[in-house]
Amino acid sequence: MTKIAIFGVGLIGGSLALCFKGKPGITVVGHSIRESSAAKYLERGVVDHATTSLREAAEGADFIFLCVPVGSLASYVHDLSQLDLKPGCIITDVGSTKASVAACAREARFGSAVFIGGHPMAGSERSGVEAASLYLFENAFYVLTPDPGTPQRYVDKLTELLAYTKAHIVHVHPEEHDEIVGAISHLPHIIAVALVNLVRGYNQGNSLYSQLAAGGFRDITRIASGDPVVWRDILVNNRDVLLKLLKDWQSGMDAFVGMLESENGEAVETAFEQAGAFRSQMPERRKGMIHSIYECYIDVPDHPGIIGKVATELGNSAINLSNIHIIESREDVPGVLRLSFRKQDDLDRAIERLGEIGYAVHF
Ligand SMILES: NC(=O)c1ccc[n+]([C@@H]2O[C@H](COP(=O)([O-])OP(=O)(O)OC[C@H]3O[C@@H](n4cnc5c(N)ncnc54)[C@H](O)[C@@H]3O)[C@@H](O)[C@H]2O)c1
Ligand SMILES: O=C(O)C(=O)C[C@]1(C(=O)O)C=C[C@@H](O)C=C1
Repeated sequence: MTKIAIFGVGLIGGSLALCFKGKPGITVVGHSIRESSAAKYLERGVVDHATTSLREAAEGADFIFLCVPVGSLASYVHDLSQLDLKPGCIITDVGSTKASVAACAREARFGSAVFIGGHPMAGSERSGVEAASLYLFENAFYVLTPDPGTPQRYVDKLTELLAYTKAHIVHVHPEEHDEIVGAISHLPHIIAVALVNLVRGYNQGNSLYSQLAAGGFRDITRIASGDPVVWRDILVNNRDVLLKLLKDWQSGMDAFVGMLESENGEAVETAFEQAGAFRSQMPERRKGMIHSIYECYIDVPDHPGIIGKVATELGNSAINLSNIHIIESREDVPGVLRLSFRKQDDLDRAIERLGEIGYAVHF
């Protein structure tokens, strides 16, 4: 039996547990510091066993996944180094920053166990085991940050196990990881929170702000609902990178101030053109549970029952729809429905079928 111990069975730990549980020869043990959480892991069927004992979870494990907030990783690395781990055990983490945990693991003595840092580039603004999903990592990138001295066979063994997540494994140096992920994940979270709090302030004087907030505001601020402790730990941990990025961000904002002060419409237009061109050539490979799965959009007349009609049509063709969302619905314009699917094949067949029956499909 391959024993996988998961410390912190929340959104990420729970999603990993779901990927591994029930696979041939695998048993998954979940660890929580709280009795009630351990009981919940079992109740929800996410793990085979659950315990509050670090020793019980770790001993005899072939793989240990640390899925707790970044600020708690160092103490787990230390505590694990005090145990008699199974020879050849692979310890990995899923923390959103990689340099500090790599440094800390380099200092620790794990006997013949090894540490390989990891970070799945998938997630959501939701948290806890309730938000875990078997599909979370499918098609996403999963970063590994092995030390140059780590024997390849361990990296291969972890990579082989992670195949159950259906993610694409990439190797990145820990410091490089923190710089890049600072820009494409941590900074956007700061911007989203600052923007929501700005509007929250305005809204105290006039509740029309929140009432009128539509798709644009929601799209750019979804991530502001992330778990406060998880994000506190990430931002504090990646402080140096973020301070530099925030300076660059401020320069970008100053540039917009300059464009507007000088009424330089041409510069504004260029900024949108450049951003749009860059964004459209980015690989659309993101995966999530509700968002950015495999999506297409269809123009629909704004009349009652249209959602049911489209859903029935897809159902009749055995096409699995995972989400349906009205983006615009006013009397004088056609509405747009966003249709999400979990598989490329479902999306392809939906595009074909909806096109056949006369819908304008965009993807
Ligand atoms: N949320 C995301 O989108 C995302 C994506 C990739 C990686 N990560 C990383 O994954 C890790 C877990 O994040 P999550 O989103 O699954 O959070 P979560 O809140 O859903 O899960 C965290 C788990 O850790 C436990 N926990 C919290 N504080 C703890 C402590 N002090 N000691 C022991 N256990 C504790 C919680 O009970 C929970 O089981 C973090 O390191 C985060 O940086 C998050
Ligand atoms: O999709 C989201 O909601 C996320 O916040 C996921 C996200 C990201 O910023 O892209 C968040 C943290 C991670 O460590 C990796 C992915």
